[in-house]
Formats: sequence, structure tokens, C-alpha cells
Amino acid sequence: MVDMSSLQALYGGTFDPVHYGHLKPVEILANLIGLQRVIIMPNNVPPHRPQPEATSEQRKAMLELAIADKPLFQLDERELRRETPSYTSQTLQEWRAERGPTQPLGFIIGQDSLLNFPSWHQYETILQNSHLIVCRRPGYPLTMKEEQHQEWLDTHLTNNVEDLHTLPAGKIYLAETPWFDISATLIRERLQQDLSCDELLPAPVLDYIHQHGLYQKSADE
Ligand SMILES: Nc1ncnc2c1ncn2[C@@H]1O[C@H](COP(=O)(O)OP(=O)(O)OP(=O)(O)O)[C@@H](O)[C@H]1O
Ligand SMILES: O=C(O)c1ccc[n+]([C@@H]2O[C@H](COP(=O)([O-])O)[C@@H](O)[C@H]2O)c1
Repeated sequence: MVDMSSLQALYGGTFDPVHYGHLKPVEILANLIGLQRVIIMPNNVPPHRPQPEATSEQRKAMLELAIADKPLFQLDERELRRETPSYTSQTLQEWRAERGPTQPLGFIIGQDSLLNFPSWHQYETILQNSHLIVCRRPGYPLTMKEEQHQEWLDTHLTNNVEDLHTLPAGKIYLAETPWFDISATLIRERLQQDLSCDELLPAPVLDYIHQHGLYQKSADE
């Protein structure tokens, strides 16, 4: 019998701010593939995008509010403690060293991240230390832009959830999670226009945003 509780999963992001498009697919994923716990990990210096609008402390505070009533999630602050770019390859190397060579580890990403994955810092080393577990996201194709990257994807793809629980690393699993058409960009834009975001993120996070005056139009705009 395969122990379906053995896989440990890390979910990295900028979370500027955290929203239902982050939380809901992963809650469903946890049920689909048998995850007891998801370690949610905000970055400090996102490697591939401008510095976020909210500070690291504010993004962490919003995550804490978002997961307060969700025991599935646990916050990990390791990237917040690093001042250098939050390279996933480095983080997963550290995580692997902590958990030992045989522990099955997974890194959760959305479909958009998979498409950009070959541009990540030392991306090949990431699969040496973990699996990649991909949630669907509307608006992004299922195939890679370059043929060599599609070949790389095909080499690592698995349809077998058991692989994630029995092998320590090396597989890519495209999970059949539902689409949530929400992005942090959309939320920041709607807040600037004073449009409602009630359905897009948890109420305590929205309250925090309003209390701290985040994502508002600056006076000179
Ligand atoms: N609606 C969504 N559905 C599935 N995955 C998502 C969704 N939104 C974000 N993700 C995934 O969550 C991780 C963290 O995303 P991130 O914090 O950059 O959010 P974002 O909404 O894409 O932000 P922004 O709009 O600022 O680029 C990424 O792997 C991303 O692919
Ligand atoms: O290591 C990299 O080069 C790299 C490049 C882009 C993104 N990442 C990580 O992927 C996760 C999702 O990124 P983002 O920008 O969509 O929030 C987050 O943990 C980032 O630190 C990592």
C-alpha cells in the first residue's frame, strides 16, 4: 500500500496580495492528490518581476490573515529572511538538505509559471530536489513555447499521483484543478478604480488592504 500522506508540498509566490486564485485551486489539489499540509512561502525579492507594491511584512501579514482559518496551510518565512533574489533552486536545495534524500517533495505552481519555468535560475536542478505540481489557470496554453522545452516537459510528465508520493523528486504533474480567473494584477487594478473585490479574496485580507491604504492611486496619477 502506498502511503498517500508522505508528500510534502511547498507553494511559493509573490502574493501581492494573496487571493482566491491562489487558495482555492490548492485546497482542491490537496483533496485530489492527498496532501495533508501545504507550506505557503512568500518571496522577498521576486527573481522575474519588479519588486511588489506591498512590503514583505505586509504580504506576510495578509497571508497570515488568509490562512488563519485554513489548517491545510502553514507559512514558511525562509525566503523573507534572504535579501538576495528568491531563487527557487536555492530554496529547494536547502529544503532537500533539511528533509533528507528520500522524502517526496513537491513545488506547486500555476500553469503560467510552468510556461516560464525554463527561464528560471538553474531550472534543471529544481526537479532534482522536488516534483512540480501544476494547477490550471485560464488564459494560458498547455504546451510549451519551444519544442525543446516541450520535450523536457514530456520527459518528466506523469499522470500517476502515486509517483508523487513514492519518488523523492523529478516528476511534473498537471493537476485537473478548476479554473479561477483571478490575478493579483486584476485586484490591484480594481482597487485603484474603487471597484469591489469581495469575491476575489478573503474579507480579512481586503480589510487589511483598506486599513493600510494599499494599492491605492498615488496623488500624482
Ligand atoms: N488564478 C490562479 N490560478 C492558478 N494558479 C495561480 C492563480 N493565480 C496565481 N497562481 C499561481 O500562484 C503562484 C503565485 O502567483 P503570484 O503571487 O505571482 O500571483 P499572480 O496573481 O499571478 O500575481 P500578479 O498578477 O501580480 O502577477 C504562481 O505559481 C501562479 O502561477
Ligand atoms: O528561481 C527563479 O528563477 C524563479 C523565477 C520566477 C518565479 N520563481 C518563483 O515562483 C513562484 C511564483 O512566482 P510569481 O512571480 O508568479 O509569484 C515564487 O515562489 C517565485 O519566487 C522563481
